[in-house]
Amino acid sequence: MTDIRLLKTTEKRLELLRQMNIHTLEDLVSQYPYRYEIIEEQYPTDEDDHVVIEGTVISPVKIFFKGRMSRMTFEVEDRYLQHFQVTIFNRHFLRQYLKIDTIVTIIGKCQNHRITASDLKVKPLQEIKGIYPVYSLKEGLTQKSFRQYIKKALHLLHQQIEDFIPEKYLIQHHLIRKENALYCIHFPENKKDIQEALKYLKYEEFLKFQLTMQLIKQQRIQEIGMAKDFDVTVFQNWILSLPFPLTTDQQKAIKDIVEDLKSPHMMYRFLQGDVGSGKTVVSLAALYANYLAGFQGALMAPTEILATQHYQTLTHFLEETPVRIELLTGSLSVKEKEASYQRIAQGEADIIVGTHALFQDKVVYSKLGLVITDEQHRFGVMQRKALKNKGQQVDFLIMSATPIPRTLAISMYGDMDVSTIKTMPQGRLPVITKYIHSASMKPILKDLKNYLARGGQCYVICPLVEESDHLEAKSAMQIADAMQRYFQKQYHVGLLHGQMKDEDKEKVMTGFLNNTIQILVSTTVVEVGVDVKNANMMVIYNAERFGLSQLHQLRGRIGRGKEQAYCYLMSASSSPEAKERLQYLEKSHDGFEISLYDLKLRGPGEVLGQRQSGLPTFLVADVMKDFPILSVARKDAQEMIYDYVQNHEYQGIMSQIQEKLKVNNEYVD
Ligand SMILES: Nc1ncnc2c1ncn2[C@@H]1O[C@H](COP(=O)(O)OP(=O)(O)OP(=O)(O)O)[C@@H](O)[C@H]1O
Repeated sequence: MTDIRLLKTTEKRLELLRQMNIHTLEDLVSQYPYRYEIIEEQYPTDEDDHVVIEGTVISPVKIFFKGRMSRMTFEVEDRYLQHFQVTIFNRHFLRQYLKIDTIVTIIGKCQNHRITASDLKVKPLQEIKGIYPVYSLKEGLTQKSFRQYIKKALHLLHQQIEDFIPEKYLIQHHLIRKENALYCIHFPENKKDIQEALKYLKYEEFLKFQLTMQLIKQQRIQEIGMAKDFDVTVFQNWILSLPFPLTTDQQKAIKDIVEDLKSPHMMYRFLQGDVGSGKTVVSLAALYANYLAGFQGALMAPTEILATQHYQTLTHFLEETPVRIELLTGSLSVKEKEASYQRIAQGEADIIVGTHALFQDKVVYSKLGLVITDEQHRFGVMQRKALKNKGQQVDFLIMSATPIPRTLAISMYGDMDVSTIKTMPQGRLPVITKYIHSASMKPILKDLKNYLARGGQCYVICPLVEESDHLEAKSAMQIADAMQRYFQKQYHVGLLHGQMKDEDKEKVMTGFLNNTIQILVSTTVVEVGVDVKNANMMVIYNAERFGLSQLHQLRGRIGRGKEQAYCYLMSASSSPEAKERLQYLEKSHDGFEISLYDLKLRGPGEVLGQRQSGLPTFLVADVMKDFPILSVARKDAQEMIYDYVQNHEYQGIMSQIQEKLKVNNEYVD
């Protein structure tokens, strides 16, 4: 690594570079432009009024001042003898250079031969023509000086930049060399240079990521876990005692998990399935098998409501077994908590269900063997790690209800095994979804009244207010008030929002579950996992504010039994895109398709909660758009891992990755 002081610039500038996390010349040349400014002759077209025109000044310059601001106008003639009136603001200091017959290049917007220039160069186009990289910089650094630093750095590093990508794959994929790729990304001569550079850099980025993931996976496979042995007959009898036959995918997922538990390797499995596809019962089976093998299991949920619900489900399904289930949440009294800690530490609790409370220092497990987290993107990497570290060689299962295509899942979560539940339990009817162009409930009141009269219950989801729980709660309160006034004493309205105390939330949820509350007005607190079979109508306010996967999740709260369910997506937005997205949900009921559509629209960070989940963010590559490159990199990484014992070149690469892993603990859970 080469120190940036070699740039021989001022300490102030070096400090600015350091603030951008640039400490070495290698860091500097890895700072890629986020866009390019292309200067080439351009005349206005029907679609675009952007122009780059060379012309000769043919009139005297006029300047108008308003305070310190100025407006300068003059006329030019281009090489086709057309005349243009040019206006530019705050460049009066250029006046002295703009004599008649001077050749200038004008960049700006043009309408009816009038150009409002954003830039003006007193040079022929030929001299400034080119592609200019634009970087995201700290204040105090200019694009021009930054480009010069990069040029100098590339010069100083000449012939020292090694190809990370092995020779074999450089040839196979027709990739240019790394040094060349860096030159091309920073100083392209044409668009092809940029393409070639990006091809190299994206592939390199994905290859590093895949190698890292697979190396972690390989290390884990080598790590000796606990081979869990249990009585399969007892387990199978329990499965047969369930009130419904399992779907093929549920059976397959349970089989995967049981095999993992029995193997001497640690389980690290990602279980994904559409909303309502029956993941909970699969996690329950895992916990039961783990119990039969003599270990404690922990099931961690993102909210208290959900933890309580899981606790109830577990208690219900394991009623006939001697399993002791413990609910550990933040709202327990100090005394209750102490008693709970004691039972956990002394092995008097077999399955512990809870929220973040599960991994506090005070909680000591007697023999933890399995950790299951629900909705992985709600938990930070550190939290998951803390829980896993509470036992030795703990098996790990992560459940997600934002399903993504298997191929994408495998490539993204390269270090995990993936089980996917696609089939829905028998007899499920798709939720009839209607987009209603309205800001109020009026158009659906009749449907709602009829439905309630038939004995049903309804969710009303309030507008999403980004980053303001307070406003969100306020709007929920107003809607709940209005609904209660409308229905008087006929039906009971419950209110649920994030600012309420946990015990109050629980009271409302229990009321809804027992049908003492018929209308539940709620913010997205109910988004994940809540299961009330008698509630089969949902109204969502300002539906355009939600992501599609999120709406699908919300809609997944209803239609969980055999009854026909209805979801109304209300939106007063006049944006055609909003309408298109909501209409898409009327047609599509497949969580996989919806997440794919959403991923394309909003990117993986938004949909999968990338930052929180600790997934890497890529510098140049895009998981969705560059998926074909990711697939190729994955295949190559597998091949490299397989071959590296005999291959010196690969050994060097692997030790680089291992080194980095040690330093950053990157991607590790
Ligand atoms: N094979 C099955 N046949 C019939 N009903 C089932 C089956 N599996 C699960 N169920 C029921 O379907 C409902 C939804 O299951 P569950 O809560 O496990 O779904 P989920 O995948 O966890 O959904 P979510 O992502 O919404 O939390 C539950 O009431 C559950 O009892």
